[in-house]
Amino acid sequence: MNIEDYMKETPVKMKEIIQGADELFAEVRKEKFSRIVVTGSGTSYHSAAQTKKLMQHFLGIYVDVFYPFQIDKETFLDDASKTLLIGISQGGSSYSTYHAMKTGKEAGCSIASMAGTEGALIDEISDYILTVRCGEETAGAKTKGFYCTKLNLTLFALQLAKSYGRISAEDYAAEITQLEAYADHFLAIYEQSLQWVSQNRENLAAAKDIRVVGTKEIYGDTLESALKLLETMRIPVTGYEFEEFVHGIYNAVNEDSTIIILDTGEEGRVETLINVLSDWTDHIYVIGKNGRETPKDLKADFLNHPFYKTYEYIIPVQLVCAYVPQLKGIDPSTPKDKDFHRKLGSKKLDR
Ligand SMILES: N[C@@H]1[C@@H](O)[C@H](O)[C@@H](COP(=O)(O)O)O[C@@H]1O
Repeated sequence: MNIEDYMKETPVKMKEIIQGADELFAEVRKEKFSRIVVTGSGTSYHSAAQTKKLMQHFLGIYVDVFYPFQIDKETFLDDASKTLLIGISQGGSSYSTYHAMKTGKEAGCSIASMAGTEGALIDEISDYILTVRCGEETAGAKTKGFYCTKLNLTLFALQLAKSYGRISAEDYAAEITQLEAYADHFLAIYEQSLQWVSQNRENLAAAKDIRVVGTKEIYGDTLESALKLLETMRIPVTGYEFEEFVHGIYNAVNEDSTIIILDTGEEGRVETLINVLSDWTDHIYVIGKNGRETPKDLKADFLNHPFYKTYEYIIPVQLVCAYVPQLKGIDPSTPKDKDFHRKLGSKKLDR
């Protein structure tokens, strides 16, 4: 299956994951934690970075998100017995995540795993196995798993918040209704995005380097957009929060630069930024509700929920990854080197 096939499966998987939440989190929600630490690499890290604020909001406790390399004994200076460390690895076999989880265990944390498959390496050291039931995703560049992992973290937070008495059963049901609305709306944004991609395919395929600029509420999605574009287009791509982009990055913009702005409507200076950057490059694309009257901009019917907009703004970017690399002779669903993780010893592989 290709990237687009997995994307189309996403809303159905989201609904299934929502339905399974009561059972999946039955044990972990009985425990009272005072701190949550989440770790993972690549897309798994971005899922956590994107969901951190939501988790902290509903749980009312500190939620820290670290890359595995950032976790050591000093991450747990205080008594860690009420800390839950959640390790995320969609393939379930990243040694970096596994070792960070081990460090947490030795420091006295409770450990939970969120892998995309049952019986994963990271499940071996976990007190709570919170599998992300997104189903198989063999494409190297993951899309479905990104949405489903964010959803799993969201449901984890909502389930614990309900159990801690921070939200009522009605509040929980209201959040679920919103999440389901996003699953229902997914394919509509998908179709609008597809049209935008086909209008811009050739120009995007000619991009030499790309900067993705997003606002703070979708910073995880901004980083993920950059990673996904880089993995599939195989050119230099970086992602920045709007303010951070303004602080220096613009210096490197020239006639070869492609800029993709994710405009959620939260930042008032998007138009000014476009005007200023237009002096240096013609390749500016805006994804949002209020784009310009140009085929370069995608004006889609985004729902713009404060937390759940994370299920919509990245859809067009992932579709660029699904449909543009072919014009450069790249199959985006197949990694450049299928043997890379074996060579680097970074994942536990079956063979
Ligand atoms: N190219 C992939 C990334 O897309 C992925 O996000 C990361 C983590 O993988 P996992 O979530 O299975 O630990 O590993 C890779 O190398």
